[in-house]
Amino acid sequence: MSLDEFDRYPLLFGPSPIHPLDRLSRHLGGARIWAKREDCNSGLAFGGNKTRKLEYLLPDALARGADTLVSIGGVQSNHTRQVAAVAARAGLKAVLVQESWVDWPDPVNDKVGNILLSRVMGAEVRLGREGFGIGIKESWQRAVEEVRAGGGVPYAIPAGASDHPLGGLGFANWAYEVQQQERELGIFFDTIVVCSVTGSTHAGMIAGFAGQDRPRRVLGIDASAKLDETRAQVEKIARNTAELIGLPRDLRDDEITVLPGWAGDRYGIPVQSTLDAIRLTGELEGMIIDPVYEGKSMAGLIDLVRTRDIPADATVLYAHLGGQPALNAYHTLFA
Ligand SMILES: Cc1ncc(COP(=O)(O)O)c(CNC2(C(=O)O)CC2)c1O
Repeated sequence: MSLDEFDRYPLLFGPSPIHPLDRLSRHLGGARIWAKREDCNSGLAFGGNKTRKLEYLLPDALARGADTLVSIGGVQSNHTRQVAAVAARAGLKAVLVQESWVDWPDPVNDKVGNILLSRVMGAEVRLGREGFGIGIKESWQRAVEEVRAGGGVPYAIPAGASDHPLGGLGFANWAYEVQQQERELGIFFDTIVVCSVTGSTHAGMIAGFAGQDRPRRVLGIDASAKLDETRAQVEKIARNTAELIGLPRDLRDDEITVLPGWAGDRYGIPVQSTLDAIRLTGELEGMIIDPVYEGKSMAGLIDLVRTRDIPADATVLYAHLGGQPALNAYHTLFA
């Protein structure tokens, strides 16, 4: 099937905006940097990258007669907040397993930000003690079975909506949206920079861009601090998605790049480069990024531009995937 043949439930305002980051570009003195704003992509609870992915999972859930979306994340998961919003929009229930993925000593951590929003939207939020991992979790499988045992019809959405047959379609579509916006702008982004954790954002981009004429560098910046697991999942989803949308060739290994260096030692714990990137982006562009994901991918972009790993004549598109609500749980960092 081609991408256009898959059912998509519109959850976005339309194409997410692309705009230049001129002050940041001038400050770094190298490549021209632009941003594509998934944090401004939808009216559903501040949107984000998962809303785009759920455009392809929701039709499948509805076709299967589901009445409850069941998903999983950390306490400050942006993903589960977006599942809650999509469930509300579609008239479904949401059961969200929120595990202890981040050892962050903040008494408001499970009271503010994303988990607050999920509660406001009526989701059933189940706090769990299990630690971080991007794989299939037993707590999530148990929640799916409990919904079924209670007479519900669950639709199981894994962490980040990633390890799911349709998980890469949202950002394969994003790649074609970028191509259309390039035509309108009269520009070509030879380099894409994106944060990678559960992997289907980056993987979908790889599969989508691979079907286009002009080659690009799609650089994933690891924020999981479990690089091998994230890279393996990006590769698996990218290859599955490429096959699903009928890419007439295999992906090359050099099309799958997940870079370490800015994740720190533990998922969800910002390091100095994260904080520096958050402050620089805020002070120069008034653009807000978060300490778990985009602060780490922006830190990577900044270093890659400064060291000229991204050449001075490059035109870079930075994928801003959302995440700002979680800042409230990290307020002590900016006191
Ligand atoms: C703001 C933001 N930016 C980047 C990412 C990484 O995306 P992938 O998981 O598709 O690699 C997330 C994910 N978040 C997860 C969550 O539970 O919120 C899936 C981990 C994100 O929320």
